[in-house]
Amino acid sequence: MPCVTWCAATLRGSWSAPPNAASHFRNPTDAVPLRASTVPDAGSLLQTGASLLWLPQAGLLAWALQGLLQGDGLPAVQIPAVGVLLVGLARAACDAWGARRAFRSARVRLSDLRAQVALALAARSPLDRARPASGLAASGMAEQAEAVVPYWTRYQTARLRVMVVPPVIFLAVLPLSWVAALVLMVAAPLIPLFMALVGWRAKAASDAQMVEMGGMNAFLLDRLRGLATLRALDAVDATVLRLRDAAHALKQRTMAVLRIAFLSSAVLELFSALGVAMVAVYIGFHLLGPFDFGAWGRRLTLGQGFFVLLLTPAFFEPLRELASVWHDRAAGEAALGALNRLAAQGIVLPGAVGPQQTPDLLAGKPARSTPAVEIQGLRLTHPGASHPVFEGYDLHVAPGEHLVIAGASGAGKSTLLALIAGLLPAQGGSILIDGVPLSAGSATALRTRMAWVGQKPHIFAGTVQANVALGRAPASAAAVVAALRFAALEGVAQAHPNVGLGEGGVGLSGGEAVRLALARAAVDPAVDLLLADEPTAHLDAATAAQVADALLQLAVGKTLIVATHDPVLAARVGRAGRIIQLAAARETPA
Ligand SMILES: Nc1ncnc2c1ncn2[C@@H]1O[C@H](COP(=O)(O)OP(=O)(O)OP(=O)(O)O)[C@@H](O)[C@H]1O
Repeated sequence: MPCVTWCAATLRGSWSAPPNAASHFRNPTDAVPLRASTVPDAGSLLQTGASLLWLPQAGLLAWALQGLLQGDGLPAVQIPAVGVLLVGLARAACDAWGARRAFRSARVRLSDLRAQVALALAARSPLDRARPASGLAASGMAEQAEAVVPYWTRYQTARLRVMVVPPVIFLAVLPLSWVAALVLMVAAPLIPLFMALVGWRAKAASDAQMVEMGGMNAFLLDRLRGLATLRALDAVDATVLRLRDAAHALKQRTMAVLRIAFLSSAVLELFSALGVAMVAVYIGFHLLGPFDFGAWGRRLTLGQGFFVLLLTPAFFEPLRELASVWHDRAAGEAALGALNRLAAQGIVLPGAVGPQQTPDLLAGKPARSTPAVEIQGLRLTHPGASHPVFEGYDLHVAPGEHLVIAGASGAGKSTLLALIAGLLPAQGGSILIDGVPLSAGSATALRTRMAWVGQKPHIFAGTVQANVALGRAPASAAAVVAALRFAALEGVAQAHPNVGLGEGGVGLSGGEAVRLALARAAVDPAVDLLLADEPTAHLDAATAAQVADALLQLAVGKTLIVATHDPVLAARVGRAGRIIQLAAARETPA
């Protein structure tokens, strides 16, 4: 079984359930879309308003030109000049303030999304094989997720501008010249059409790039974790070659995304340049005389023609801006998709979500007793498996009893321990710990009474002190020292409280890591149900004997359930306890 270690302790006390979280055991793998607001942000609205202020500025400039033409002299320029300056200042202020607001709100929304993804990931059972690899999850949440900030701040603002500014300019030009308005109307839809065609390819390329990046991160993390093994097997060169290939593939994907992004800009520049040129040619010839049509039977004044000319580039400006941020949309949507996939539900860790009973859920009881474990009619089939591991399985473990679960590999020993620890939801039957049914509501509280000692305890990057205490309140510095002494670790230089350990236990031997797991169990006086999954596997006889000593000493006055193939450990635990054989989902006397 993969190393499932102390998830209960790490989750305990740090979990606050979202109000809409489900409170029952659940198995499906449906995706729950992340909650992300699609309402235009106030910052985007402000920036769009700033763009519209170009209309009064253009009007004032045209007014000044017309005044000069009519010979009004300097007074004709003074008032418009002051107006242009004031409106320009207001425009710059709105733009800057809006950009700031949009950015801040995007960061808040991204933090909210990340929190949702982190909750969803933490709510999945450690036995869920479909859980995303940690490298993939870390890259999705940390690196790829950043792509949604430009998507919200730049792309969505640009999109809002495209929806508002060109129509307003069109309505301003139409009463002056239907020909100019017609040119704008014909040129404008061609741009989104070609952009959509290019964008469709861009999204596919961006998705592929994200997959490549996530895959490379997962590969890298996996190889870094297994560096010692790679060296031992002399496989470093082969790994370097594979990494080089992965990096090359990523480079090609990135270049494909960039190529498409540049193509979309080129398409847009072409159409907007053609649109501006056609309006300019029409206005020029209209003012000179040859084109005397297109102004609703009138002739445009120089001021009016100038006004139309000033507005035409502004008509295309939002579309050009949209093109320049088009790849932000592809990257942002791909990142949102990746976050949604990370937030997909899998096998739920009982008690990880939903309302929880407090650890003193046994308040109804006069005094807490050493727990009995009562299993009735247990049913479980792993997802995708053709045969059930348990089908109507019953087991009674008396309070304080020491039980060995033996049996062939694959019989379900580890699965049974995981079910008792509430790390996996049962599909039928009941598990009672000290008379309390194990359910989504009680799992967290019940786990406060349990300790899990696996064959490969997970060691976090951090000090020995932090690795033993795991954030639990009773684990004071003195208690940690006592627990390390109990686990016979005080003589190990690498196991002093302030020594830092590497991720995955770099710096500790396998036997020391198991003893550290025993120290974790010993440090918490609330623990009275010990679950040990092959604690002596892969250890030499002397270390296995040390681990067995510590385990038996720790189990005095507690209920102990050990799954093991080790005949020595089984005999020692069984001497004062009981040994059962687990086979084909049946309990048979040894
Ligand atoms: N997370 C999982 N997802 C799907 N199937 C699983 C999972 N864990 C175990 N299994 C399957 O369930 C069955 C029981 O596995 P389990 O690890 O409980 O056996 P075990 O008796 O502990 O074996 P061993 O002694 O080798 O550790 C096996 O057929 C295994 O392939």
